[in-house]
Amino acid sequence: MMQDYGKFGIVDMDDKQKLFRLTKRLNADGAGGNASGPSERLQPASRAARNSRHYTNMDTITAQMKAQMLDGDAALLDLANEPDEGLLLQVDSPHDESYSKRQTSHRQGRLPDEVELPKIRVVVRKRPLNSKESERGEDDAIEADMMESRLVVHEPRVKVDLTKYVEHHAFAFDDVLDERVSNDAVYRSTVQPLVATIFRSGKATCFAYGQTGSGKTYTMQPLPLRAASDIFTYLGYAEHADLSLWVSCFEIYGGKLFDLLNSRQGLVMREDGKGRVCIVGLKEVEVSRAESIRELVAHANKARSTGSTGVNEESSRSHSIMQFALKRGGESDHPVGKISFVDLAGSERGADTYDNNRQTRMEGAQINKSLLALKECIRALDASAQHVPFRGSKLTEVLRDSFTGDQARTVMIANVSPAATSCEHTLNTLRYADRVKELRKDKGARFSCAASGAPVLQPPQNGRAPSPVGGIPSPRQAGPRAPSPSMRPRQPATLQTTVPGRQATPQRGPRSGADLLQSPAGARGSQRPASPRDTERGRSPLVVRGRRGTDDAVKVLAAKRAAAAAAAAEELAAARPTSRRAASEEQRPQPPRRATAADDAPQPKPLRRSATDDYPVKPTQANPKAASRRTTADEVTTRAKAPEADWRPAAEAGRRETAAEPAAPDVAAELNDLLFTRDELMNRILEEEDNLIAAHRWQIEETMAIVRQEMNLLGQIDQPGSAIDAYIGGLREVLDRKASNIAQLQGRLENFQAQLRDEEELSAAISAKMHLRRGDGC
Ligand SMILES: Nc1ncnc2c1ncn2[C@@H]1O[C@H](COP(=O)(O)OP(=O)(O)OP(=O)(O)O)[C@@H](O)[C@H]1O
Repeated sequence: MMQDYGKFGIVDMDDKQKLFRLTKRLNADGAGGNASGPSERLQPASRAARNSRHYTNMDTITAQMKAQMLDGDAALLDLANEPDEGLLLQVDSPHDESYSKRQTSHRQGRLPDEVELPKIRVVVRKRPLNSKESERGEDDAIEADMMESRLVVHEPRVKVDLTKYVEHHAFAFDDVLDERVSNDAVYRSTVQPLVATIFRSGKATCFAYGQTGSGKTYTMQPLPLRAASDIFTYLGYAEHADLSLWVSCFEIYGGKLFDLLNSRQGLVMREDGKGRVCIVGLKEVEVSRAESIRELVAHANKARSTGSTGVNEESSRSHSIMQFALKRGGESDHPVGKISFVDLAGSERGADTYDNNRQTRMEGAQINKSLLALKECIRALDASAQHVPFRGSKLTEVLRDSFTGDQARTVMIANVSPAATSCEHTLNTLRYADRVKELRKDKGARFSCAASGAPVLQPPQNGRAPSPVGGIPSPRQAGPRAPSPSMRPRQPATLQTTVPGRQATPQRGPRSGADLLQSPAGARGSQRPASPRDTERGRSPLVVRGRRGTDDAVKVLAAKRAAAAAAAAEELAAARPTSRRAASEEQRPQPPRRATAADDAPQPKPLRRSATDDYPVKPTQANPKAASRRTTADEVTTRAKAPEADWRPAAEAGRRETAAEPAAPDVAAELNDLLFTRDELMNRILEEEDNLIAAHRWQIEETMAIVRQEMNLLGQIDQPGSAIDAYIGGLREVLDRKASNIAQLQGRLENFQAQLRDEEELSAAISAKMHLRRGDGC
């Protein structure tokens, strides 16, 4: 049997001599070496030794082999010293087949055969400990099993009585790449399978997610270069002679778009008449060789890292997006296919919502919002949902076509740092990645992780993951779903963690802010059985919600807001146009409205501040529907759907504290209420900020129209025999119009400022409560 082994060529599997030479060469190349030292190198062994090695070191060997295979090397090793009697150990690489198919199609000058790719793949990449971490003597807390695509995080914890212990968290993903895997191999495992799809009208997207310093940029930067090399190969085929490649690169920082190939110029996003997203003014560069891409990537990186303040850490607060568009005609043509490389902002940046600086808090809230919206959109894509909540953030809006249509394919690379001190962020990253594909788990096997850290597989129950403790199925487990096609047959698993001395608790994915506000002891002690209402609302039965004692600050702010709203309404009523102004309404440019198929102009939303539009209040027993006051569909999807069970990056990163003393339950509950209210308010502020800016833009256009109207009036009155009455009427109308516009913009501005002040007060109250909760008495 002949087998293609990448750079080692075609090997006759029966040619033992050649296989033996190949094995030696692999060892000589260091490909069979082990990071843990030369004694672990894969040396030809005696028959007796072979058997023991075979069994004791199988995991190491197979992981090494997988690393080799991903690097395009041979997929077999001979562990015997006598070739004729040698034990031939061969592991099929998921990439072998596609590799040889690609080679064949390339020789024939055509795209590889179409294969069905899953809509979403989640791959985890673990980086090595860096020199600083090693110098500090940090432990590597992550055990990555590449063969099984699983990983276990060993999290150091401290009990209330200060005893140390380790908690083990097991996860399974589509692929797990450990610290030995090269960038080339990452490309082969993630983006390469997607490249051909963009020649078939596909929209491919690759995200790098993770905390700052986890390796997102290290992973993401080489991917466009490698993809470009494959794209140019395909562009060389006769059938693609009419296609060309256009590159653009921009970043989203603080909810605004900046062109990274054009001196960080501000950009505006619009929808065209067909509901397609256009980024007005975005520079697109046609490229015809891979080297140009290298230059563009370097240019974009420079622009990103030396942004407006020149502070390098800005890069971790922005999402950068590089897009390759295949076009049939010129720049203005709609792309035939597109691939986007998205280097996301540091996931822990969401915790900046606790910063003292308002600007930083708003940036943190933007990041939080966009990462939540992204997760929801990917989940909707994976579930082939009718409604994709892409309006949840700028990020998801600009990537709209990545989430819609049959041809959308996404790969998310979750980057993790191995350092034990980064465990909390690592777990947040893995939970986020886990949630992205959670819906698939309905059919999965389940494995629990014993204290030793060794995962133990448990059989699936009737093809469904078992229920959480209490026997109440989580809403996501309630109904079986058809499994999406996967790149290789593997059952994703639902996980459970067991630690000695504690009841097993289901790893139900990311914890909510409410969970995190409980001290470990407090949270576990107060678990309650789920009520049917919990299940209805999509609330996890284990979530503990603090309902007692809504903080006074919330009530005071709500009352203040209602009063201010009434005053604002009165002001606006006073500034209401006269009937004459209303009569001429149709002749003027109308205030911008939300873009529709028929109208792609920007449009501020109407002022929300009204007596009936109070801050949303968390649902209570007395008022279970309180949260439904939130208005937009996207808000409901991204925030309110299951606020308790949802994962919130800020909540994870900022609220979890390793306080030795359990917090007083009232403080935790009150803090929870405050956080909820503040999160909702922050969402409105972000929305209102966009509306205010859009209203200001509209106001400028309106002012120009008024100036033109005034010039006409003056032109007419200068004519001999002109009627003074018409002039007076016209002038009055112009003045009314000006006054009304100014009053409207002022009202919006005041509303916005009032919201900012409210947020400031809430943040101060939250900060005080957090200190109280930590027991520092401040
Ligand atoms: N797999 C890896 N192998 C070797 N070094 C790595 C790896 N991943 C990351 N690094 C190194 O770790 C450091 C941080 O990586 P990187 O800048 O990519 O992080 P990041 O997640 O993009 O951070 P930020 O969010 O701040 O942009 C860099 O010095 C990088 O070279």
